[in-house]
Amino acid sequence: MAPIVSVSNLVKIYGSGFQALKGVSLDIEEGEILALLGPNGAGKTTLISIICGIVNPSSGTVQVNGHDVVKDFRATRAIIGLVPQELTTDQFETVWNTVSFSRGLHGKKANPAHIEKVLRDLSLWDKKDNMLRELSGGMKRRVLIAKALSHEPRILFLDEPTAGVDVNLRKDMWKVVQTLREGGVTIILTTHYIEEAEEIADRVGVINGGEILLIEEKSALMKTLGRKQLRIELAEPVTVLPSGLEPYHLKLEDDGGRLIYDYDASGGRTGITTLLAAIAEAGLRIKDISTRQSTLEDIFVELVEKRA
Ligand SMILES: Nc1ncnc2c1ncn2[C@@H]1O[C@H](COP(=O)(O)OP(=O)(O)OP(=O)(O)O)[C@@H](O)[C@H]1O
Repeated sequence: MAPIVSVSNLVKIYGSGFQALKGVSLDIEEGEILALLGPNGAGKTTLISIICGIVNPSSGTVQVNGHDVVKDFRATRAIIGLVPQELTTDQFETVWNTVSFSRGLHGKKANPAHIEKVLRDLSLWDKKDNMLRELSGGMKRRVLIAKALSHEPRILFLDEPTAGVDVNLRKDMWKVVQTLREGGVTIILTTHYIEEAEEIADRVGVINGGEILLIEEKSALMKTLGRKQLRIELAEPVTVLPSGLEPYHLKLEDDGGRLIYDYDASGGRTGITTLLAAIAEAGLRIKDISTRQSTLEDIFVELVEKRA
């Protein structure tokens, strides 16, 4: 199946001469949830803005559903919903009008039943006649989402959707995302919250300094880069490791009170049994043992720091 979004060799140099994207290529499959992770200034918003046709690329191409985003702007924009970081619409307009108008802007016929459903799903129904300026920050974020969904997009971009929002909104948002996904909508979100990506994404892309460092199925990523750690607390601290423990490449922590052993949990042989025997042989007494699974956050930090 052809990808619904195909980005090829995208370069963006802003007027200031700053190169925000340095040749980004990526394909997005219909129906997937892709999380783009990256530190501030990585180029995430620039990438999304180009795909949505808001910013022009310096070179490279983007196809959405087989159409070029620059040449066929109307066709591509019609099937995209974008939830930007900030609200820029008229503060004196009502919620209902803002969301309905947004549908019209995308060339769709009025459909009050759909607008009502979107507002109800986002707990905005009782605010439909309020002006935007009367809403709290969280409610305004809900309006942004409602606007993006007003024209029933096939692809939804969420730019930092949960930055600074409360738990209720976050929950509502993920409920909406799950429902959309069940309806076949492709979802791309940028986030700083790695746990979020870990929870809901099918694929994770890491972007830094205008380059995609990695893009992979989340489960494969966790498997290939995910490591487990055995943490062994000793009854009495040691200053140097006994020579019998050298083959295990242990790290000493906590002033010699803790041994750290990194191992691959996906392999059949972890080496734990022989390590424990070697520790006993060396005459060390164990006080406690625990394991720790590396998280997507560890993987992310390692990747970004390696390139820094
Ligand atoms: N209009 C512009 N003119 C010049 N430089 C810009 C412009 N817009 C963005 N940049 C720069 O391009 C880089 C990438 O910005 P972008 O907003 O795409 O990053 P981001 O990954 O979305 O970051 P954040 O997580 O902070 O939103 C930044 O260094 C930013 O300062």
